Amino acid sequence: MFTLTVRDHMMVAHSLPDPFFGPARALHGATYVVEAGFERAELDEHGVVLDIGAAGTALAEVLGQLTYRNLDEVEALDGRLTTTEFLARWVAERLAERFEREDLAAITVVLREHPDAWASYRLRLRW
Ligand SMILES: Nc1nc2c(c(=O)[nH]1)N=C([C@H](O)[C@H](O)COP(=O)(O)OP(=O)(O)OP(=O)(O)O)CN2
Repeated sequence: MFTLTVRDHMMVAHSLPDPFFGPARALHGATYVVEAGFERAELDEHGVVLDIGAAGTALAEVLGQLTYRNLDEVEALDGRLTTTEFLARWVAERLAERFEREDLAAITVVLREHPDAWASYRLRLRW
């Protein structure tokens, strides 16, 4: 299996309104470093998984839907706890929509909260 990974970041505000999260129940900011790994069993006719530029642009466009926004006010996320784990899956699903015509086996999105904590979601596409 081959993997191409690109990286970007997004700055958001959000709250996690569940007592489980203690002080993070209040509105706070987060800057996530986001890695998207695209997997493919065999390389395409150009000898790549995806064009690096196309992958980076897609990630930037998906993150652009959220960055600088208060996630509590984003209609598409209404009623959801926007945890790092949840956001990793949300980004993976949006990327999968953009590359549905590619023969990708999986997309893994890693969201790094800070250097010592991160979460990821692997979206299986074709196996
Ligand atoms: N598994 C997850 N745990 C937590 C998430 C998350 O997205 N997934 N998010 C947060 C908060 O949003 C924030 O990032 C950290 O808040 P904080 O209160 O500092 O949380 P900590 O658990 O690191 O520290 P405490 O000692 O519990 O306050 C929290 N957890």
